[in-house]
Amino acid sequence: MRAAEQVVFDREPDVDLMGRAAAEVARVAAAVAPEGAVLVVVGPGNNGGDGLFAAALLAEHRPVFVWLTGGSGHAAGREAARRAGATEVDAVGALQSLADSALVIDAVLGLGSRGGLPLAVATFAEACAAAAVPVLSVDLPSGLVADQGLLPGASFSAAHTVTFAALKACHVQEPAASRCGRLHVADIGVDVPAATLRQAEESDIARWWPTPGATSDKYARGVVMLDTGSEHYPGAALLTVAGALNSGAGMARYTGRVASGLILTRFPSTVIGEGRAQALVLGSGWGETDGAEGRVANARLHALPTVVDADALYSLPEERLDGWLLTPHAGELARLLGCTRSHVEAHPLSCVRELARHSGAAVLLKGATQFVAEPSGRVTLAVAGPAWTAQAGSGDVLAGICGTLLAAGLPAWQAGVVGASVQAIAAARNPGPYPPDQLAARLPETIAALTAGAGG
Ligand SMILES: NC(=O)C1=CN([C@@H]2O[C@H](COP(=O)(O)OP(=O)(O)OC[C@H]3O[C@@H](n4cnc5c(N)ncnc54)[C@H](O)[C@@H]3O)[C@@H](O)[C@H]2O)[C@@H](O)CC1
Ligand SMILES: [K+]
Repeated sequence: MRAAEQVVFDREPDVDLMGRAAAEVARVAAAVAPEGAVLVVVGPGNNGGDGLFAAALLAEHRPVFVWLTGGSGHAAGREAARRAGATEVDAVGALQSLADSALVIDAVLGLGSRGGLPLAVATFAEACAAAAVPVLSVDLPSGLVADQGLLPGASFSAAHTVTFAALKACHVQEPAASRCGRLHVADIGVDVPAATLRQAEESDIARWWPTPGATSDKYARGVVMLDTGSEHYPGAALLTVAGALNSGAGMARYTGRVASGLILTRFPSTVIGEGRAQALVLGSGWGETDGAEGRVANARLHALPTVVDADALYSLPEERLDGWLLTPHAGELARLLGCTRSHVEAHPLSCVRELARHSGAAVLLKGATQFVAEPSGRVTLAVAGPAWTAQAGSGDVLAGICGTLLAAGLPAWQAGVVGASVQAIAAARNPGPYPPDQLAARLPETIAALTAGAGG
């Protein structure tokens, strides 16, 4: 963000980015709390400056109180707020006026935050939560650190967060993300580089879903060929086929080592054995079977977009895997990168980017927050869902869904985002502890409802 802002300042030295940021904050404040007093809590830096200029705009129309938590704040902002009629209060005054406030604007710390809050501010943040007064945070809930998902100490819990130009890691990575409330990404004329972070929304998934056209046949829909499951994990084969068929594969071919009778009893439309296909799924439920390398190399010969899951991830060919989708969870990603699981959990963005850049494949990192990185560095977050899907077998279903989407022609990153999102959406629409096969059975109705309004 700082580099992107510098580009704007170099091009246009007099640009008033703070004025634009403050105007966006004031606009959202007016939308979420149209009347009543506003209490603006101000820190020592430019985040406080945004808050003070927003206070000045709001004070034209309604009572505004300003608490300078460090005793001072952005000088020009302070002058503007004063002139517009805002009233300065101290820590005691801030706590007293809380009960009569319709909204608190948290402009204590932003990009410059080292994490945590000074004691008086931490106490105030708790009081906001106890009094159930909604908090609108400027850029990020103060106390968080912009490029981290961890909670370094006390922080505000926002109902709304207005951030600028692009999402930051703290907005999307748990547990920090849950402190941000509803996110508003304001355009203040700062262009962020392409290697950025985006959050997919339900409407994107509906739009990107490969709904069959009037003339589509099973080959146009996409044939997915699955080498999944093993003697030890026969269920994984069934779950991947369930994912593939319930998300609309034109045909599922099964080439793995699980008895065909078992597959056909559950999924009679499955075709057993190799044949024409548009995408492959490998690895789910292989366990530590011998011959993984050979099977992955064999898949490579098909020259098809491939989903690589679970144990197949450890037998990746050395060459660039353009068009492939790797689907590790944190533990698998850690093993692939030679680091610890806790390192991946603390730095998911850089880790998922590293594997994508290094392999040439798109990488879907599964977990509470699901990230899809492209080799370019761009990361797209899947739509979030309830934690009910954190269950053995969900990943197998997901691999099957992603195989169907690759076979339908979606690029690997998009197949990862759409697959992970549709599973989350299905779980959100069917709350409760559904086992993964039963949730897979709910995919058709979820997809039908999702795409109904999307114009086919
Ligand atoms: N750079 C720009 O051009 C723009 C910046 N904007 C705003 O400016 C913010 C960044 O401003 P700053 O760089 O001044 O940084 P901040 O306003 O986040 O705060 C920096 C100050 O807080 C202190 N601090 C950090 N962590 C602390 C802690 N835990 N406890 C107590 N004090 C702590 C630092 O020592 C420093 O004095 C952005 O978040 C955004 O709100 C916007 O106005 C848009 C344009
Ligand atoms: K803030």
